Amino acid sequence: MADDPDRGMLSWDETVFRDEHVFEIDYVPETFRHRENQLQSLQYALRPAVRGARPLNTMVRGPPGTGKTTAVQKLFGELRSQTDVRTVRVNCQVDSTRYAVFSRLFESIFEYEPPSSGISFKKLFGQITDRLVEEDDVLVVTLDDVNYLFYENEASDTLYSLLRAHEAHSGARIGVIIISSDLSLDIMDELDTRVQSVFRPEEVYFPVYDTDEIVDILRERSRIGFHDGVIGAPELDRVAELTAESGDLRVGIDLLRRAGLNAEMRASRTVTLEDVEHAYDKSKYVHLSRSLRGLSDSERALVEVLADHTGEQAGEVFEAFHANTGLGYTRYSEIINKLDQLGVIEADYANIEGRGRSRTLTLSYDPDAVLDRLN
Ligand SMILES: Nc1ncnc2c1ncn2[C@@H]1O[C@H](COP(=O)(O)OP(=O)(O)OP(=O)(O)O)[C@@H](O)[C@H]1O
Repeated sequence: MADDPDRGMLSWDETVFRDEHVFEIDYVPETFRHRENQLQSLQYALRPAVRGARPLNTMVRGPPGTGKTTAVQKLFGELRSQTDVRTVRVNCQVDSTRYAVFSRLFESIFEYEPPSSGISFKKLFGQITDRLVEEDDVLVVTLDDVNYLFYENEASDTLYSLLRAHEAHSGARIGVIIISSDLSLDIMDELDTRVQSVFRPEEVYFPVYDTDEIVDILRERSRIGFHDGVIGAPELDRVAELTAESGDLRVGIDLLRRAGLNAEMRASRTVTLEDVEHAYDKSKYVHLSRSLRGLSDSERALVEVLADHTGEQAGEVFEAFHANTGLGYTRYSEIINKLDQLGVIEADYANIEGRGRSRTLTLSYDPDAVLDRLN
């Protein structure tokens, strides 16, 4: 069917996409290449669970968008379909306290939510471990984006409870995989000594993909997501090049989708370099969008204030923040630290004449782009 230049749009049943869903965030790819070593290490750690023993605890680290979550999801999928091992993945960006993490485990094991009227943590914990013992089940828990538990000061308590489950309830077998993409966070160092003494995880590192690997992965994604001939080699190379700038594969996947939508907007069935460049104006912010999504109201309020006060000193920013929210300096400092760790802002010490050293707070992104995504 030819493009219809008069209409300026593809008709409803014409599309560049064979399956648009493969460009969405929650899609688990069929083919998962270039992570053989990491998969092997994870498999080694999980293997005892298949034999009914406690698996080795594992710490997975690497920059954003390097396949950490996908690797674990793939192995968990295999365990679920081929063995009796119970697996639960908790997204700590959403469930960022010990209680919330255990509520999620409860929900997964009992297939209904724990009573919302609030039962004590001890009771919640006891019910989970009792059930595991009763059913003779091994449980593997993935704490994905575990860095959020650290930002909320909940990491040590959460891990301690999970790691000591077999002592609190004899016969309970739980293994833990933690995943962090915050490379500036020294996980072992930040844990309480009581946790350090029982937590000796296997370590698995996910480096960024190089450009060839990115091309290879995105070519496969395009093959199943687009109709034949929609995207050519030069366009794909450009997508890979732009993706390699951050190393986050999500940028590339988002770019493919948006470039496809741009082609459709032009009533064309092929993606051009312009479609890609134009898409990048939005796709380069996927990481920002993701960071902002997990923020609480007061954290968002501070980001909003900073959009107007970027580059100013911490004291001045506080005045505006306090005027908007009524919150005090302690909470303010905590939020600054979290936003700094997330890479949303940069907090730098500078020498200010006559006032000694003071912190200046700068948004890491264009303020308009931040406001757009915040609203
Ligand atoms: N080797 C690969 N093959 C195919 N797709 C991949 C591969 N690695 C990553 N992806 C895709 O890239 C996206 C990001 O991957 P994933 O969520 O696993 O990264 P991550 O390292 O867990 O990121 P974060 O630390 O930010 O949570 C996903 O959509 C995933 O499908």
